[in-house]
Amino acid sequence: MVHEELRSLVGTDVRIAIEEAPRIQGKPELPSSKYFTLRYVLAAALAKGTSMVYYPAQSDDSEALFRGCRALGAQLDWVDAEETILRVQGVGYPQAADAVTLNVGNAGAVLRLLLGLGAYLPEITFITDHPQSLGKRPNRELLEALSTLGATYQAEGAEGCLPITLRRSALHGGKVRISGARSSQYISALLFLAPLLPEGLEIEIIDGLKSQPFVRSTLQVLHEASIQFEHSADLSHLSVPGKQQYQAREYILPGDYPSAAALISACISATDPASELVLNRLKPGDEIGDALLAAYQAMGAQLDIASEQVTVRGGTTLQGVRVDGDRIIDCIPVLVAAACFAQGESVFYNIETLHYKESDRIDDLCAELRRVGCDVTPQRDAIIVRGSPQGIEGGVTVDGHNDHRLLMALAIVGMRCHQGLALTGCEHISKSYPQFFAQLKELGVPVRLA
Ligand SMILES: O=C(O)C1=C[C@@H](OP(=O)(O)O)[C@@H](O)[C@H](O)C1
Ligand SMILES: C=C(OP(=O)(O)O)C(=O)O
Repeated sequence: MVHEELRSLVGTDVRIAIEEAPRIQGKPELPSSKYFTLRYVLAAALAKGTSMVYYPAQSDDSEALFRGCRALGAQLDWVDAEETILRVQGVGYPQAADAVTLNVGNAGAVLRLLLGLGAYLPEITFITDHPQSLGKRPNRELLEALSTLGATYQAEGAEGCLPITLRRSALHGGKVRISGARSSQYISALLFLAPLLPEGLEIEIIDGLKSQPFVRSTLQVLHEASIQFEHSADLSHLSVPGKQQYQAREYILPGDYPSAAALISACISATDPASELVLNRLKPGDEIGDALLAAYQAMGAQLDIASEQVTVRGGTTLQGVRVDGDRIIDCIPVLVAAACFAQGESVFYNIETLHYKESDRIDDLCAELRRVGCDVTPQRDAIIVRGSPQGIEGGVTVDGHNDHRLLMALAIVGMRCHQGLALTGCEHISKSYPQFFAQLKELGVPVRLA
């Protein structure tokens, strides 16, 4: 059954009520990978010639990237009415006759990737219609790196916040040093720009590199687009020769692991042993995917992993875990949600970068979870959870803080609240997983607009 009223949550302050749900069952269709949709479509937009992208993710972040690719001069159109195949006529090199303005929505990765490439345009101004979220996120280190390469910029405040205007001025390649401590997206942005610069780029990363799998995903996509590069084993030095051309090709999107994580956490938190979800299109050998499934197995989750299919069963008591969260940074909120119902203590550490996401995913998430009655302690770079396998009382209203991942985590907690839970700001789910609440309902969770 399709639950239309939950499928497209438009407006401001959309409220949803969730009731206690002992069982969740079904074979939901997963969204396509956000990380690879952004990278494949961008590589296609930069190639000279026509690329086909099969099953790109349909979300606000994808729309923001499509707008950005058009601003760089690419043409994008859907081949089919269902919008599953995207034809991309690439530009070779970003080009625009006049100054352009681009609304990047709430998409951090889109903003950072296009800040790099935008430096190639004569003038571009980045704006957001999410000033409370993306508008507060820092871009300073990337802007400083671009200015050492000859770009000039104007940004809001000392941390380089939106709106940002970039001018190409005397852009050149060469050597650049950048901190990797706050976001890997800065490094991915330089990597996408590097092959287009006549001199190429030698990137030195200082202060350690967080979220490394994302830089490896960027390198994988550059390789698929026939870009040459070299790097040290620890990714602290990367070298990309200049005057290279992205090659047009076909790209096929796999399923999205962070979205799968939300469904896995929901299923393993359900108390009825008949709870079962079958998830497809989960590519094995994915660094984030493998680390994520290992974290669930360490909690005692019942998972059958067979090629691209993962079958999850609920109804067992989970165990507290210690998880290094850096490699699976976007999945931490829903892992924390599941840990709220595990036996004993869980510690999610090495997650300091969660402070710089759509919300402060350490302090804001813990504040909302405490309001519901969960026993969680926020630290500078960790979250400590003491689980309640018997569930919690709930019966309160909590807010998603403009953050899709907080909404998913709070919805899972709602399923274990004896008095249910009301969520506010649910329209923000459309950033990555617009159909999330409709799918929960289809899988048997009592979800309704409130
Ligand atoms: O490169 C990417 O596609 C992303 C990198 C990560 O950000 P950080 O590198 O800032 O941790 C992640 O949180 C984000 O959702 C997507
Ligand atoms: C942090 C996220 O996205 P971004 O940084 O691209 O806004 C996310 O999707 O969880």
